[in-house]
Amino acid sequence: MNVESTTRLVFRTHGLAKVYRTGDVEVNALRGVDFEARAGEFVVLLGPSGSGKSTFLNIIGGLDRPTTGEAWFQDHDLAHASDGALTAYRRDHVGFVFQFYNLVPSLTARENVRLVTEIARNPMSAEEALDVVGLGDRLDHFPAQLSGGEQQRVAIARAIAKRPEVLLCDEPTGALDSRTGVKVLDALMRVNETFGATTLVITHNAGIAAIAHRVVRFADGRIQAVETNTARLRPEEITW
Ligand SMILES: Nc1ncnc2c1ncn2[C@@H]1O[C@H](COP(=O)(O)OP(=O)(O)OP(=O)(O)O)[C@@H](O)[C@H]1O
Repeated sequence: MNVESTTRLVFRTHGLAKVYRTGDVEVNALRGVDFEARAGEFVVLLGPSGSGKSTFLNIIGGLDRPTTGEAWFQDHDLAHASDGALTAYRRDHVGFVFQFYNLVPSLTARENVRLVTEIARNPMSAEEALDVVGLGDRLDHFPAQLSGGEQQRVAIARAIAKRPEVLLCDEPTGALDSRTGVKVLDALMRVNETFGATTLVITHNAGIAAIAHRVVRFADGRIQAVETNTARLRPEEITW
């Protein structure tokens, strides 16, 4: 997909700063982040440990608030929203994928996804969501009967089943070997291409940057560089 600069803005942050205070200690996790993402973009966020990537993702995902600065999802002001408004924002618009899958062990893949489809406003079926991530033949397996990569793909199916406009992924392949990780990245790319969900992926693996439309490098609480990939690679073509 070619994401034109005329495409609608989904995220916009300006001067985003976050200070964590623990006792007398202050940590400047973000020091003024200006960022934009457009509908359908696939963005990879790179940067050393502690550079602020997760803090940034948590703020634009409505899990945390900035200390100062602006954070917008479309016309939702995330920096000043009430707790209730942030909860509604997350429920209605955001799919999250984390390093650890957080599946319910006593439920099958299908039932884990149904936890979301039963409360969402316009969900796809659990079967469709699992099919998109290549698990149409594992519907009735329990998490313990699935590999790590398959469990992560169930987590992705659960995240996309409500048709979120944005998919925010924090180290989705962090616990996986590269062969398994490729399948997870394939699933994320397929979701991005099929549903047009704006997708942000935090990773420590610089090789993964090659599958993105755009690569954003964090350093010391700031965006240090932004690069656009003119030619993107498929996950099968990268190494890490
Ligand atoms: N809840 C918190 N309380 C205090 N300090 C925090 C908290 N969350 C993050 N920090 C600090 O803020 C800084 C940025 O952390 P953040 O998790 O955003 O970095 P990161 O780039 O995602 O790192 P990693 O790649 O290791 O996950 C770090 O110095 C971290 O210790």
